[in-house]
Amino acid sequence: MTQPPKQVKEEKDPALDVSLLERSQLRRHLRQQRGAIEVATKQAWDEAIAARLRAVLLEKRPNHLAVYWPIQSEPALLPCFADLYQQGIALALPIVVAKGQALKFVAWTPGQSMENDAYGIPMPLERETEITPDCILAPCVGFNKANYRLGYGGGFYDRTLALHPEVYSIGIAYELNQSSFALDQYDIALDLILTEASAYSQQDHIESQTRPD
Ligand SMILES: Nc1nc2c(c(=O)[nH]1)N(C=O)[C@@H](CNc1ccc(C(=O)N[C@@H](CCC(=O)O)C(=O)O)cc1)CN2
Ligand SMILES: Nc1ncnc2c1ncn2[C@@H]1O[C@H](COP(=O)(O)OP(=O)(O)OP(=O)(O)O)[C@@H](O)[C@H]1O
Repeated sequence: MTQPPKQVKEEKDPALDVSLLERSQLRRHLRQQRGAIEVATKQAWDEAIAARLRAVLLEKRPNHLAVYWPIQSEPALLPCFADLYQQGIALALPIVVAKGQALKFVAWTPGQSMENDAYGIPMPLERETEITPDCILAPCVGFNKANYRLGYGGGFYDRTLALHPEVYSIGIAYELNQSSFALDQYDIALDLILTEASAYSQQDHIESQTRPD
């Protein structure tokens, strides 16, 4: 007897139901998908994210904005960061202190001399000035409809946000990184997630949950 085809909702590859994957498999899948974006498409998406981010931050005007140096086909926003710096927003980059610890942040001026950390991520050569950011950009491997984030699995951003609950957190992702996954007890929802197509606000989510209709 022939089986009817398995129904897989909103999934491009019918052999793979993302909602059933473990977090580690899901990370691999999402990283692969992100790595397969065509160069010209990625550039256009990065520009769209940059435009959204610029508008949000010039309105919000954080005192110290923690950015990131793009790795592994994360949205590449270095020109946007340089522009924000020109507009008077002080920047910082994350530093991995050790596995199992929160990130620390050091002041960063675009164009400053850099060296690679243990993961091969560029960090400022001069790391004397430690910063406590009031706004943190967190690149996402995945994110879900309630603004929870999936990263590379080190727990670095979750530990950092747990330590600084007052910080305004902005996830940066592509639409194709939206997914569903089981939450970990330490996962912290981000205040805002920006993609090339949308801005997802945690506040909207809370309000829509509490609205009577
Ligand atoms: N651009 C960027 N910078 C960042 C982060 C990030 O997510 N993106 N981080 C966010 O936390 C911290 C670095 N954390 C990272 C943790 C793991 C891997 C990584 O590629 N791990 C390998 C395994 C390496 C190993 O086990 O030794 C992998 O997953 O394949 C990269 C960055 C701080 N800086
Ligand atoms: N505040 C915390 N205290 C203790 N353990 C934590 C904390 N936050 C995360 N962890 C643990 O760290 C591990 C990795 O967490 P998780 O899977 O959320 O990483 P991630 O968000 O994908 O990674 P990253 O933020 O580094 O990109 C998990 O075992 C998680 O329980």
